[in-house]
Amino acid sequence: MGLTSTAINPIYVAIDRPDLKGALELAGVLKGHVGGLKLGLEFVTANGPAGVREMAAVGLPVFLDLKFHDIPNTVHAAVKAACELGVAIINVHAAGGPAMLAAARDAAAASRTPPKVIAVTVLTSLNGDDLAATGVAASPDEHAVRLALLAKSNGLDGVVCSAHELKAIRTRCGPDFMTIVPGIRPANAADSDQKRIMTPEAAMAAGADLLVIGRPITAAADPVEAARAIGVTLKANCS
Ligand SMILES: O=c1ccn([C@@H]2O[C@H](COP(=O)(O)O)[C@@H](O)[C@H]2O)c(=O)[nH]1
Repeated sequence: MGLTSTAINPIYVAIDRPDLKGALELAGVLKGHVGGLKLGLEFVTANGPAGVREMAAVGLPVFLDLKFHDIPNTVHAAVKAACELGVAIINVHAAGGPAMLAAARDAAAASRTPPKVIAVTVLTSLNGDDLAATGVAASPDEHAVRLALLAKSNGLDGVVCSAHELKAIRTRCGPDFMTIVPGIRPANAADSDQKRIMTPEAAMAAGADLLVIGRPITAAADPVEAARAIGVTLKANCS
């Protein structure tokens, strides 16, 4: 399924759990309150390609967040396989470099129904000190913009970034470059392991195309009510 429902609702709920039955039930009850499903390492490692296909059959667009980061030949083959799963969006790490990004782009372009290919810039769980610990002297903002430009120049469709870099990335990469934003925390929600966070309404006002929201919805006592409340706040602030 393509991305059409995101025009109505930008929320992609991160279904980070290993049990397929529970994931399907959660996706089913959230269907009217979110624009898409985001499946990542935890779900896919436990349930494999068959699990992804079952989740896609729920009828919402799926963002397959596996963040491929390997040599170009391996990433080309992984993207080719991912494109057979009926997902709308896949991603790779921009830090994999130009040849790896081009390999991902080419593999997707050759598929029957190409998904959007998105590059992860700087994980939202990292701050400047964490980046420095990996040998990157630039700030998260500078580094994310640099990686976004690398992704754009290699033909990718957009980036995953924190809301704090949205304006700079929009300015440098243009209005059609897709931005997908995790690290979303409604007021009073726990940061948990996220370090570059923003509220849903502030992230949309800063120019996000899609919001990835996990625990603030899935760990809530009433996930449907949590998703509904975020949607109401977005409508009130962003229309
Ligand atoms: O930089 C990134 C890239 C991906 N993620 C993923 O988004 C969700 C966020 O979940 P929360 O529970 O809302 O924190 C999670 O699946 C991550 O793998 C990210 O957080 N940051």
